[in-house]
Amino acid sequence: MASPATTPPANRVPVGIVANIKVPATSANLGPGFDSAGIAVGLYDELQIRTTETGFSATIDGEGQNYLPTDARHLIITQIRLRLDHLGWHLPGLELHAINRIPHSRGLGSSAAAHIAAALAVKALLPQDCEIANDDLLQWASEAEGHPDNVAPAVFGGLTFSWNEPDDHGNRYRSLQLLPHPEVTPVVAIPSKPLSTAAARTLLPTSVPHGEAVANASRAALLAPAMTTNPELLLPATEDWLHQKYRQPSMPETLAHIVSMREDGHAAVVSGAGPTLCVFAKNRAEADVVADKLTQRAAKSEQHWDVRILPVATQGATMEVFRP
Ligand SMILES: Nc1ncnc2c1ncn2[C@@H]1O[C@H](COP(=O)(O)OP(=O)(O)O)[C@@H](O)[C@H]1O
Ligand SMILES: N[C@@H](CCOP(=O)(O)O)C(=O)O
Repeated sequence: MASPATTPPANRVPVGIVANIKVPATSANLGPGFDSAGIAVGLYDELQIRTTETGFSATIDGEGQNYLPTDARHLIITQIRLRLDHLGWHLPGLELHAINRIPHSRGLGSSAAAHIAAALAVKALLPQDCEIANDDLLQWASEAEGHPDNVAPAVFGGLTFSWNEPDDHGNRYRSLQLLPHPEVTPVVAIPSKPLSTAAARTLLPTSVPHGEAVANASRAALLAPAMTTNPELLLPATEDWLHQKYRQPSMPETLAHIVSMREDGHAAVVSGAGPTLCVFAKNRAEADVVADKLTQRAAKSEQHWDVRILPVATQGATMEVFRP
């Protein structure tokens, strides 16, 4: 990190910039769309940042308030400083206030939301003529995450399919945004016991049998039509062969609920890397039935499950900036 003494004044972020940022939770994979498909849901982290003369501090309400660092080691502060440094800008100080509603390490994209909050903060702190686009936010946050499937829906809103294309500078992340069918309603069941995404990724095999890859490809191809125009295809469209069964030992209860819900005809999947499960109901009536069934199953569990019907968030992350 460049020191103030060696940084040209023109590249110092001014004191007194304030920005308010709001980022939705996301459910990634949607069954067979591993590391590609994702959807934004109506549950939000909110953040206010203010640039100061000196020092880095965070105050936190909600998720993580008892264990996240409140100094320069806070993930969002770290990411803001790294990106600004990379771009040749010095940030003398920052106060951050976070209202965290997205549960951590449950498979609802909290770390992607934090990386997008950092990327949006960088946009707020740079001069307006830098013209940071949503594609830059997608790129920065996906580089930090290592995969774009949570990042894209949190940036663009709705349903997204993402991929990466190698170019001269490394990997370029791309994404296509689609609007889900208005009746499709996600129902999530969030267990109290967390599972970090990094740990869940260690359970994945380095290769899968060709026949299973073929089966997965045919279902992944169904995801876009099922989610947008033909919700009656949701059950076959959400069958996966790439990740869920490999992660079963780390979340046996989640997989047991999924098997039972799918036997009943509901499109249940692991949300992201789990252990939350998500059912994509064809309409609100099915969502109510699913929520009742999940609540009944949860009552027999040794851990608490938070069952929620969450609307699709058709708009992605937002930011308002006040410059001195
Ligand atoms: N708003 C936040 N502020 C700071 N750190 C966060 C925030 N959200 C997530 N994190 C960090 O990311 C971790 C969760 O990331 P991860 O295991 O990938 O799970 P998730 O599925 O929730 O993204 C948290 O334990 C915390 O270290
Ligand atoms: N494709 C990733 C998605 C991780 O999502 P998260 O919400 O659990 O961070 C994976 O399955 O590892």
